[in-house]
Amino acid sequence: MAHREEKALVDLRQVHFAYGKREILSGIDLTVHRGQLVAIMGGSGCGKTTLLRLIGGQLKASAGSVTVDGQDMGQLGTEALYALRRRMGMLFQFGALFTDMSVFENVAFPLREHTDLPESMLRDLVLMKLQAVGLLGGHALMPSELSGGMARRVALARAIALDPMLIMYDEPFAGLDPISLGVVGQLIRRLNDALGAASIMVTHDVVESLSIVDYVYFVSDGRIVAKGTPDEIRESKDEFVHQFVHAEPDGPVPFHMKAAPIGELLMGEGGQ
Ligand SMILES: Nc1ncnc2c1ncn2[C@@H]1O[C@H](COP(=O)(O)OP(=O)(O)OP(=O)(O)O)[C@@H](O)[C@H]1O
Repeated sequence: MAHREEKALVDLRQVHFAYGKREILSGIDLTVHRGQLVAIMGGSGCGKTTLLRLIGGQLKASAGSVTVDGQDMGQLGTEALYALRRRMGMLFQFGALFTDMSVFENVAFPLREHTDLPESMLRDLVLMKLQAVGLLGGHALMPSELSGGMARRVALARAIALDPMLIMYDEPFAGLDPISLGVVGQLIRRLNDALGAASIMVTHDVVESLSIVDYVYFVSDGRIVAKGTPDEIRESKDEFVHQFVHAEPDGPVPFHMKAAPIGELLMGEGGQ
């Protein structure tokens, strides 16, 4: 593929990160090219959101490098960092809307914050974004009047308001019914392609993701334990991947949290 020859838009090399003394990421290598939609999957608490925050520049790696559009996130001054972050769209977990603002104002918010566009141009841009997510007709509604799926689509429109080069989604499917989930998945793909952007999506939804993404990274114990195209992932014999793809409750990701054998604990409690 031609884009493999290009410089990556996002490039993580041997990234380490710790909250205090607790190491969360222990040498992550991850690459995203322009045009790609990439999923990051892994067990709960394995550091997926932390990875997005490192790429977004909200956190700094303790070792290794995070490069976005050729710029080393660890070396940027505050202004350069803000300038770069303006070119990233983010949809955080549950993508909460401002409840006291209309749909229109929610999407207009980043444009009002970051640009001095005249009102007429701002209006056109907001309406175009709402059209892109199929909610032009809902521009005057308040968030409380929206279904969960519609609210997520408004959050998508808001995330792309500034035409980002990179869009990051943290569990974009959480809490959605199967139909809305499919709609949001297709939108994520279409918006990425229409903007000529790259997108990174943290998700637990293997089935939906494999139908829309170009590449998947699996994270466990702070490392990338598997990666591949959807076809490679579906055919993978890797135990970890198998557990995820087939939604098996136990496997390399254990059902039980580490503990002493229950016999010992019960005996202790019983005081025998
Ligand atoms: N600000 C923080 N301070 C200390 N520890 C944190 C902080 N934020 C997250 N953690 C811990 O770091 C680990 C990784 O968190 P992170 O949110 O990146 O995981 P995740 O893979 O996105 O999880 P989930 O899928 O459950 O959302 C977790 O164990 C979490 O408890």
